[in-house]
Amino acid sequence: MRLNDDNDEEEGPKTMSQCSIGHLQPEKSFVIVGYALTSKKVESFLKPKLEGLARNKGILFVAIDQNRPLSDQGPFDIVLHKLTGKEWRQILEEYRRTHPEVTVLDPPDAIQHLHNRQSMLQCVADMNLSETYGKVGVPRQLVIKRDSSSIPDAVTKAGLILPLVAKPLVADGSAKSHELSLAYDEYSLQKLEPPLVLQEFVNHGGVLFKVYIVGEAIKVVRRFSLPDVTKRELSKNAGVFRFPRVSCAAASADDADLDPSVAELPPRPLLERLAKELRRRLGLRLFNLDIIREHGRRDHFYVIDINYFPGYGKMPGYEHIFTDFLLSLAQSRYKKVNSWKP
Ligand SMILES: Nc1ncnc2c1ncn2[C@@H]1O[C@H](COP(=O)(O)OP(=O)(O)OP(=O)(O)O)[C@@H](O)[C@H]1O
Ligand SMILES: O=P(O)(O)O[C@H]1[C@H](OP(=O)(O)O)[C@@H](OP(=O)(O)O)[C@@H](O)[C@@H](O)[C@@H]1OP(=O)(O)O
Ligand SMILES: [Mg+2]
Ligand SMILES: [Mg+2]
Repeated sequence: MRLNDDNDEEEGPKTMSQCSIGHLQPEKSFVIVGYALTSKKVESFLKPKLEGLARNKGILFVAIDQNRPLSDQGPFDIVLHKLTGKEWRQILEEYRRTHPEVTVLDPPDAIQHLHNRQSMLQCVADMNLSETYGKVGVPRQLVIKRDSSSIPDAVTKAGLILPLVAKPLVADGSAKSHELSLAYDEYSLQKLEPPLVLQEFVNHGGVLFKVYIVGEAIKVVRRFSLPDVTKRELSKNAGVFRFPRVSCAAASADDADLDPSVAELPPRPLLERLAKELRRRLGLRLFNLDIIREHGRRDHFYVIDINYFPGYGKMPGYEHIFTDFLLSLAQSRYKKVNSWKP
């Protein structure tokens, strides 16, 4: 491993087929990052600019071959991954046990915590973050495990206020896990398919904040979101409206001409507190939060979604932030190893 030489120049990256690990002797001079990602993710994240910048900073990305034992590959300093399935989780857990010198981003069981929309937001609810800069909570929600006919009753008992957003309980990255609906009346709730989470819809002026976290770094962007639902609309409409993947289809709202009270970003100190707490409680370093501000209440925020290893490719300047993060990991690992030496 070679430490950061701060050479930021971007040049065309070499792919692994152009430069074999053996030829470069990377275990001596490079931070080797093994990655196990879907082809979609490789395309959106591992762009030439990132690979080029990384290479100039002494970082080499190497694809993990899922058909070969992980221990036979590398050696890696860091393993980056976002794949699903129990088998893969077990492989990673075993690898973490047998290779404590490798930083696996992030631990599979911590990621698993985000694959359920109830446990996902539990940390935020437990934190009950309320301070000078504002209050952060989660919308009131109810989990329905089975029996759709019981939903109207359960909603009344829980005192949830319509409209409600219905989200599949499982958030495992599958297309189905992103199929959401907006329910305007209690009766129609029976049409929904459990297991799901019913969450109060919070009017927020049609704009949400995506808060990207990469280790200690935080970056916020604005995205268009679902528009507010007025009382009049609520009284006029009935039924369940399915909506496709709004958050990914939604355009950036960073350059839009928005009402300043809607556009104003959440206060930095609040986000720093929140990110720090969540990093600790979730045990994760790579994630993002979808945050909304209750319309008309400047300092009332709600976290509505947390995603592991999100679309960093859409985060401005992610190449620099990510490579700096990888170097900081390698450096702290290097210091630790050397402090053990007599
Ligand atoms: N409680 C809520 N109040 C208001 N709008 C909401 C609420 N929950 C979700 N939304 C809207 O629905 C969108 C999708 O919800 P959510 O982010 O939970 O789904 P997701 O499929 O996990 O999204 P992602 O693609 O970010 O993983 C949000 O981006 C937001 O526009
Ligand atoms: O790649 P994309 O840009 O679409 O990233 C999206 C990412 O998809 P990918 O991990 O398959 O790439 C999603 O992951 P899954 O929930 O489906 O696991 C989720 O994290 C979204 O929130 C990301 O969008 P963002 O929040 O950053 O806008
Ligand atoms: Mg979301
Ligand atoms: Mg999500």
